Amino acid sequence: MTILATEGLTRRFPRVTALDQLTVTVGPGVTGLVGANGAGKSTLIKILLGLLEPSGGTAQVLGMDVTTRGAEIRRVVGYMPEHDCLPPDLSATEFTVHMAQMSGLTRTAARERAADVLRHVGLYEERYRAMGGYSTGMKQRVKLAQALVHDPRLVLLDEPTNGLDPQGRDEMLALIRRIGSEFGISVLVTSHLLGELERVCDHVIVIDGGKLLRSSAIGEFTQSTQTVTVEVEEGQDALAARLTELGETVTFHGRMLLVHVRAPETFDTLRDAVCELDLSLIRMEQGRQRIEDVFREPVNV
Ligand SMILES: Nc1ncnc2c1ncn2[C@@H]1O[C@H](COP(=O)(O)OP(=O)(O)OP(=O)(O)O)[C@@H](O)[C@H]1O
Repeated sequence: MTILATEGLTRRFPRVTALDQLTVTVGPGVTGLVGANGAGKSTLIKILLGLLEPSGGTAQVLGMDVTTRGAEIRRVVGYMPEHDCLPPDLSATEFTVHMAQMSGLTRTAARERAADVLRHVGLYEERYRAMGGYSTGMKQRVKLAQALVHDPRLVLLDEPTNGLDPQGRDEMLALIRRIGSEFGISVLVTSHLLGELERVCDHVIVIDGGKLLRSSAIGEFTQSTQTVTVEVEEGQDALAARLTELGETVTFHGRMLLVHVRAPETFDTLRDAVCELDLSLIRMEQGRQRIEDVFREPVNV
């Protein structure tokens, strides 16, 4: 099942092309949208909500075209904006009830639903206090609650961990995972902190300068970047040359060599090459590279 799909999606602003021929497909579950500041994440979200017109290409959300069915999309999609947008004089309850009513719920249904959803995001007694006095973590929870209050099929979360301390970030990530797994709502979550999405996403899309860099299931991400880090006291150039001769793929990372594990035999080849060249081995460590390595340009030997 396709949750959302774009084809050659482009958005130009006078000075910059924020999205450049972006073609992606997102299925159910939790999908991370990763990119540095200015990569085009918020622009994509606004287009998906039908709030911003594309300059070219197409986009569909739950089978609906964003340019013609924006209002229908917003009825079944929740949106957590990046920036602080909460009225300081209202309490979380008043605000969430209001948002629920705006989505078409009756006052009674809106009250019940707001109470449920605020409890789910971890706001209890404080939900009756004015939001102006809330911490960033509490504000982020209210923003998440209002995105969920009308029982959407999909939520778009723009930088939900922004401004949170490590504990707050962990709690928010756990909540996002629960939205996907327990409530069965599909999630598209953006972040510029690449590593954190590894923990909660089923699928990750990486964009840079509005262009697609990569789109893969999280498993493929880590598997295909599997490497062994090798550090020797001296002779790394000779070792790299020998391994390349033997058919291995080697890149330099500072003083260390990163050797791609193409097959289990790679470990034997490595051990034999170190012995053959009589090198002192400091470290030989198998590691899964992280998502951020997608952004690193390897230096080929
Ligand atoms: N309304 C606008 N007018 C002009 N340029 C814009 C507008 N909105 C976004 N841009 C530009 O488009 C590019 C992409 O911005 P966007 O906000 O989508 O990036 P982002 O990945 O969400 O980054 P951030 O996390 O910093 O918001 C940036 O260069 C930004 O300056």
